[in-house]
Order: sequence, then structure tokens, then C-alpha cells
Amino acid sequence: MSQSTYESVYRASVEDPERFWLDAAGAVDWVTPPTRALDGSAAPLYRWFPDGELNTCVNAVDRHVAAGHGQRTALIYDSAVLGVQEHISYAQLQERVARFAGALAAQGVRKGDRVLLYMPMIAESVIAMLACARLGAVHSVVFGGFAPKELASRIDDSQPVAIVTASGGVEPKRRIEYLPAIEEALQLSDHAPSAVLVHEREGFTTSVADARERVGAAGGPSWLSWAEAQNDVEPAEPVTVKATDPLYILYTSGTTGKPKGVVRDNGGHAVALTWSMRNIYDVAGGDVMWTASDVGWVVGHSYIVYGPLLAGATTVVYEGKPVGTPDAGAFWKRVEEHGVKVLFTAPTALRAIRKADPEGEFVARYDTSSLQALFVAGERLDPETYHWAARVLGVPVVDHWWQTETGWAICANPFGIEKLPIVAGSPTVPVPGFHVEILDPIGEPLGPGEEGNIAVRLPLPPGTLATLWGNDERFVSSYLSAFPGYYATGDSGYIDENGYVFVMGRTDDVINVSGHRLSTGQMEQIVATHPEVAECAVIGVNDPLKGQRPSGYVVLKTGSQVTQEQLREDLVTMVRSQIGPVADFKDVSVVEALPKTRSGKILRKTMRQMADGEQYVVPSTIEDHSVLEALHAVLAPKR
Ligand SMILES: CCC(=O)SCCNC(=O)CCNC(=O)[C@H](O)C(C)(C)COP(=O)(O)OP(=O)(O)OC[C@H]1O[C@@H](n2cnc3c(N)ncnc32)[C@H](O)[C@@H]1OP(=O)(O)O
Repeated sequence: MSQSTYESVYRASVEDPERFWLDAAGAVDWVTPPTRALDGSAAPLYRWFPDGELNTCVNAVDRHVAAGHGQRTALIYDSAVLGVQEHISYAQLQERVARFAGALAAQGVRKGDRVLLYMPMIAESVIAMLACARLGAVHSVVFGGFAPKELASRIDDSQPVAIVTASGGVEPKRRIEYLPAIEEALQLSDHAPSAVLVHEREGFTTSVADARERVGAAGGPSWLSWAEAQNDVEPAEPVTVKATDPLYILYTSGTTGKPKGVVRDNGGHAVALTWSMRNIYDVAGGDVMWTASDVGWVVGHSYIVYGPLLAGATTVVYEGKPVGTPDAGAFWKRVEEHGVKVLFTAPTALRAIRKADPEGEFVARYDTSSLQALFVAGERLDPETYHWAARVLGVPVVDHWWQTETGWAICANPFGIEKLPIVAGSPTVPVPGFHVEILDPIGEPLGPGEEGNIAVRLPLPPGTLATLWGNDERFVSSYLSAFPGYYATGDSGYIDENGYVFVMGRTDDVINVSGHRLSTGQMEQIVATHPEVAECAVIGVNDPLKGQRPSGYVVLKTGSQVTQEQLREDLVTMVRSQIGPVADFKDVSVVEALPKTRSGKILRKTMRQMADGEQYVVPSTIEDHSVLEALHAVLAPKR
């Protein structure tokens, strides 16, 4: 592959995808190797490697031990908030995963069953995910910053047999108790799992014994500590699954309050991630890759857990923040200590470090010579942050663009194939396998430099979403109907004359706050339930640190006496308790009226453009011009 150019590899991938991916499948250990790459019999739903059989955990763990790399470090748990580190070798990981898989099996978890994980950034999160994969069970990890209501909707949708959690998560200024959140979620949900397995951590006030006492009498799931669950159980052997069987469900915000359960299969996922480690990140067995994100996000699934382990590399599980734990040198200290070759984080983390350390003085305190590249994703990398990071680190800073749905990069600089010139503001070129086109509103292809809907021609490559959990129809209507024959990314952008892709923003109400994908529509639904609110709009406005932040504009009911301060406090509490702290909803403005078209549609895009200080064209269908004029003072950016 090292002799290849990006151009030749890309061409091969789109001209004969079946051959391309069947070749790539050779890097994975199969129980039954696939003879066919693609099943298009139910198009537009496609399945990769329909007759292949394997086990993902074997590929991520056992096979490295079998190949004689048992003593190699698989995982480094490094907690900046607790000052604790643990190195786990592949042999130890195999033993711990098999044992925990045995514990899950003892609780009745079988192939195809769902297991919901609500976990902080600790080694046990990775162990629990791999244990599910070992049993052929389907994990569904929920990010710890989500509130019980969000947890409950995921419990009802995925119907887990068991929940795996921990006493809580450690944030820099507080400890977050998870067990009360689980109890509340179980009260809110209709479905009841049969067991809750808890990794008990020191320093938390709630315990398994308390939970058992409180809820035990009322029936419901049995509560067991991690240690109790593993008592007297046999380590579990890997269960062979079909390549097309689901490995995990990961929920992501959609345009309505109901999250979408993205389904990832086993075989396509293993093939795609294995391919990506070598060809995008240039990471191989023995290298250290650190993805500073959270296992609750897709970046964590793909590049904290599965990608590095499938490659036989070492991964870092970091419990801490880029700044404040204790300072802006936290990332560089770990690069030195662990010999990190590739660091992957979100632009918001770099902006936080840059704010605290504009001259890169903390970088200079550490030996970062092991670092060969910094990859970023999760939101657009703004050129100022790109130039700053490239200057202070002195290594390539590579933006790449992907989505929870795709599971890996749609556009990237394929460092393992060919290092293409970096252009600030662009995630470079389509990754082999992703046939990216720009379409106008009726689906006609646009030319170089013309902005439109970014779409990917079907079939999507392996490793991308197979469907939405239990809802093929929603999968088709959400992604495959707007432009028949294409996957609609929901992003707009253009491709320049050199083939570089520029992603400009969402075409729906999804916003990106500190790399967290959220729906303003969902926030609007919550704000609208306040008794004093007549109508409201929530839009995402540009934020120098977080990328975007949600801002609410509220029209009060006639005669309402509520003060702006009281209203703000109420609404912040409501959004925080129904979505979670991660929503970061803090801006509320009371306005006389909202701008609308004559048919009653709120002009959210125009409001956002005003708030961001962009040029805008007032739609000819506006109902009342004076409303927009009156909003100017509230929306115009304060300089
Ligand atoms: C490519 C496909 C993808 O897009 S995958 C998604 C990629 N995104 C990411 O990796 C996320 C990147 N962002 C981050 O890691 C964080 O935002 C960083 C930059 C570290 C900053 O963290 P922090 O200072 O906590 O700010 P924040 O805005 O994230 O937090 C807002 C409030 O939520 C809380 N929170 C955060 N994480 C948790 C958690 N795991 N459990 C419970 N609570 C959490 C924070 O404490 C904060 O709360 P508060 O409002 O201060 O009370």
C-alpha cells in the first residue's frame, strides 16, 4: 500500500468497491471468511460480507495474544482527576474481558441481547464493551453527561437485558453519582432489565447495597457489584456471530426528541476500522494512539476502543480535561509519558488549551517528539485554531470529517497512503469508499466551488450505519429519501477544483456544542412546555470556545409577570434536567415576537445569521418586517 497514491486507492475503491473491501477483509481474522463483499438485495439497505462469520473481541484482543503480543500494553488508564494510572497488557485484557463476559452470561446475556452501558472514562468501560462483543451481545453506551430522561428513552428503545454502570464520574469540580440517575431512568422507562452491574468506585455516596435496599423490595432488576457479578463465574469463550449481526447501537440526536439508534455491524466495522488505522492514521501494532474524547461518543467507540485494539496498538483512556486538570499542559504531559504517536481530539479542546496557553508555553515543558500527527474531528476546525496548533506542536494537524452514522471518516488526509497538502478549513479529500458529491436541492450534481448538500453515493462503505435500531423506515426516511441513491449527510459544503471538501454547516436543526451533537428542536420542545412561554425558538449561535452554543428566544404569554431572571433559571434547569448538563443551555432572551413567514414558519436561519453577524437576505415571504427590525438589538453580536 505504501507505493500507492491516494488517487489510485480512491479510484479502486469507487470503481470496484466489492473487490476493494474483500481485499481489505483479509486483514481480519474470520471464523468463516466471506466469499462475497456486498449484499444489495434489499437496496437501499446494504449489508457487507453477508456470508462471513467472526468475533470482534477476538480480533481486538485474543488474536494479539495468540500472535505472541500478550505482554504488549493494550490500554493505559490515566486519570488526571484522581492521579491514578494503570497499564493493562493484551493478556490481562483478555483475562478481564473473558471474566466480565462470564459475569454478563451468568446474568442471562446471550448473543443478540442488548446491554446498556452508562460509564465514565475508566478501563472497565472498555472491558464491558469488549465483553459484550465477546458474547455477541449488542452494547449501547450512553454518555455520562445525559440526564435520566435521555437514559430512559434509550432503555425503552434498546430493551437491554442488563445495564452496566459505575458509582459515578469524576468531573473537575464535582462527582456525579450515577446510581440515582439509573434508578430514576428505570422509574421513567417501561422496559426493565433483569440486572444492573455496578463498578463500585471510592468517594461516592451511593452504593449497590443502598440501591438494592431501596429498589429491591419493589422487585425490578437485581443489583450486583462488579466483584459480586464475577464471583464463581467461568470466563466466557468468544461467540461466533455473522458479519452482519449488530455489534453496537449508539444513539445520536435527530431533529426530533427521539434519538436515533445507529446500528453498527460486526464484520464491516472490523474491516473498515482495521483499514482506517493503517491508511488514515498510519498506526500499527505497538504504536500508541490516544483519542481524548469519551467512550459515549462515536469517536470513543471507534478510536479509543475498537480501532487501536484491532490494530494491536496501545490506547489511552483519559479521565480528565484539556485544561484545569490541573493545567493546559495535561495533553502534552501524556504525550511525553505514554509516547503517543497519534493524538486525536476535538477542536473545542484545542481552543480551550489555546485560550489558557496562547504561546504554547506548556507544550515547551514536555518532550512531545513521539507525536507524529494531531487529528481532530467532531466539529469544524477553524483556521485560527489550526494555525495555532500547527505552530506550537510542529506536527501536521489533520482535520477530518465524520459522523456518528458513518463510524469513521468520510473525508480525511489519508496519512498512511499519502500525506496530502493540508488546507486550513478543509478536512481534505473523500476517504476511499466514500463517493462524495455535492447536490442541489433537487439532487442534481453541482460543480467545483458550488455549495450544496453533501451526499455520499450508495452503497456506503463497510463500518457505516447498517440501519436505525428496530426502524428501517426511519433509516430510509432520515437519510436515504432526500436524494435517491445517496446517503444525505445533513451537512452542506462544496468541493473545490482540487477535490478538497469544505464542510460549511448543518442543513437541519442539529448543532454542535463543544463537539457534542445536540438538537435545538428538542430544546425548543422543552422550553415550549414552560407555563409562561407562548412560543419560542432555539438556535445555535457561534461561540469562540464551544464552536456553537444554544440560544433561546422566548415570547411570553400575554399578561405574564415572570421576570427574565426567573424564566432563565427555570428554562436552564428544565433543559439540564431533561437532556443533561452537556446541553449547555444558558442563553435566554425574552422578545416581543418571532419573525415568521406568512405560512407561520419561524425564520430560524435568518435569526442565526443575524446573531452570527453574517449577511442575510430577508425572505420575500416574511409576514412582518418590523419583527425582524425589533430583533436586531437582541440578536446582533456584541463586539
Ligand atoms: C466525529 C463524530 C463526532 O462528532 S463524535 C463526538 C466528538 N466529540 C467529542 O469528543 C467531545 C469533545 N468535547 C469534550 O471533550 C469536552 O467538551 C471538553 C472540551 C473536554 C470540555 O469539557 P467540559 O469542560 O466538561 O465542558 P462541556 O461543555 O463538555 O460540559 C458541559 C457540562 O457537562 C458536564 N459534563 C461533561 N462531561 C460529562 C460527563 N461525562 N458526565 C457528566 N457531566 C459531564 C460538564 O461538567 C459541564 O457541566 P457544568 O455546566 O459545568 O455543570
